[in-house]
Amino acid sequence: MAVALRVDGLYAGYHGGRVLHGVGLTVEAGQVQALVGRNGAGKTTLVHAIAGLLRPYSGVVEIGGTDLAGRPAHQVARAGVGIVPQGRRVFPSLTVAEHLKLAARHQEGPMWTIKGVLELLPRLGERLDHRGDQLSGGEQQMLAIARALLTQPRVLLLDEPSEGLALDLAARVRGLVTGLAQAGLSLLLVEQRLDHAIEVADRIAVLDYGRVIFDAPTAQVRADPTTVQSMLSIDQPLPQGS
Ligand SMILES: Nc1ncnc2c1ncn2[C@@H]1O[C@H](COP(=O)(O)OP(=O)(O)OP(=O)(O)O)[C@@H](O)[C@H]1O
Repeated sequence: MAVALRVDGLYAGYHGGRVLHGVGLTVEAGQVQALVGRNGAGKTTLVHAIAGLLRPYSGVVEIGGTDLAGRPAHQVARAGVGIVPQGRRVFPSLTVAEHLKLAARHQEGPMWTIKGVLELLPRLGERLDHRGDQLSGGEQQMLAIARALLTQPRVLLLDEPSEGLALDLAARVRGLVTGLAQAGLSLLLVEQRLDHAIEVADRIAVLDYGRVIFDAPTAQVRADPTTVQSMLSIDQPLPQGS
């Protein structure tokens, strides 16, 4: 199977201190790779280091065979990496329409058009004139996803997209993730809840103290969720049916 994103031996952190200690991770084309881990394990740091928002100390971040480690964020984005950041980062004073136009402005021959993302996320179409600060959490999340799609990614990094959402909205986000993978997008999904990761991911990796300590097909985790649960060492809801 083709590899969309390959991270290898990645070291990164802040002010010379290390948070990531030689992380290796692969996202296969058209697959959902989930990343779970305790608070502070380094998940957001990894997402930022991949996206070029944080310059890694060393290691490989390969997209479609090209090593982009250390390149600035706009170059990584142009190479096909989209990011839905933790906390959504929607501009409070810009309308939905303005967000979408801004995201779409640099792309040529797009896979995703504004019309296309509005068909996927019709709720946004009803909110085009609403400002960021007038949107619900779920609508902001949809906008963050729409904005990322308009950068024409081949790999989409989603950092806890369900955080703070009601259960039904979180379920809708998971449905969206599954649909995007089926449409051929490759996704790295940082997810708080193991049961939700099991529902949507093809593989699940665990990051702990900046190291990948587990990485296996979801079927294996579904058959024995307690192994991963113990790595997270907090009470996680069991997936339904297990
Ligand atoms: N800008 C920063 N400057 C210095 N240290 C940081 C910065 N951002 C994160 N850290 C530290 O890096 C470590 C990893 O944080 P990170 O946000 O990557 O973890 P996380 O796994 O995403 O956690 P969470 O699940 O809480 O979002 C933590 O110790 C955190 O305090």
